[in-house]
Amino acid sequence: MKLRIGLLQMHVELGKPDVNYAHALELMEKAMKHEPDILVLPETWNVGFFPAEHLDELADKNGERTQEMLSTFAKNNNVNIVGGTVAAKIGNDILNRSYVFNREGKIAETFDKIHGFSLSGEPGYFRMGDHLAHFNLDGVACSMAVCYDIRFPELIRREALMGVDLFFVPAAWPKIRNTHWVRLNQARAIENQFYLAAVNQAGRSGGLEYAGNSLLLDPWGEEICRLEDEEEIAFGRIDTDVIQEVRSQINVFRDRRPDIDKITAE
Ligand SMILES: NC(=O)CCC(=O)C(=O)O
Repeated sequence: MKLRIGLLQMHVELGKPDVNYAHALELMEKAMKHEPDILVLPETWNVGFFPAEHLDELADKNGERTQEMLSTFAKNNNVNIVGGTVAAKIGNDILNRSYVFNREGKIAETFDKIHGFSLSGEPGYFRMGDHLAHFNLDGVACSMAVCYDIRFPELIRREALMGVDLFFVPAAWPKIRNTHWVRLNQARAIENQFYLAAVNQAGRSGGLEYAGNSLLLDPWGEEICRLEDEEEIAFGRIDTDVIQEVRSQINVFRDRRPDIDKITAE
């Protein structure tokens, strides 16, 4: 299967959902001129990462606004959307939540960021997720993690073991740790031998400079495309036959030792 992926590296205004919903729509419309099969947005694109004091009032109630916008766009434009994440208020909790829609505008996955970024106080404001992501877009097995989650290879490996060909990483990753951002994404792609589409915020938001550097990596960890640090859209093509070629050369999924958990130092 060959698919064209659009990485929407967006500048997000902290605490201004009306501006951000309109802007995301504008970028999605612009991207459609390039006939993508999948569009990918960054982390917390509705409110920024994150307006702590006003989060409760700004978070999308039941994720309704986000779902309505993404579902309608997906259906009207016949495109899959990995909707980055939004701050969504579900009951009394705020979640850092991703909604994924297929070409029919039907929900393909709902995934909540698993690891709270304690340096920014995230666990004090968000309820973190407790299930893995596994979904299918145009017949391709997909999974995802959100930003800080990529520092936890044990999470990504568990998802990869479900059988994943294409992995998504929406993020709001600051420029100051850009080296970590690029290398961690490369490592996750190399060790799990899947395509990886990582989409970051760009520009200055709430006093922080975001790294951009959104990337599409192949199962060798090579760059298919990579953006710089400004708001921009990039497109890259994946071909799932390449995954089988890579895994037939170095087959880590066959050669791994699941019994490693039981081996001790004694
Ligand atoms: N939004 C985030 O999770 C930020 C993560 C980050 O900056 C880091 O892991 O470093």
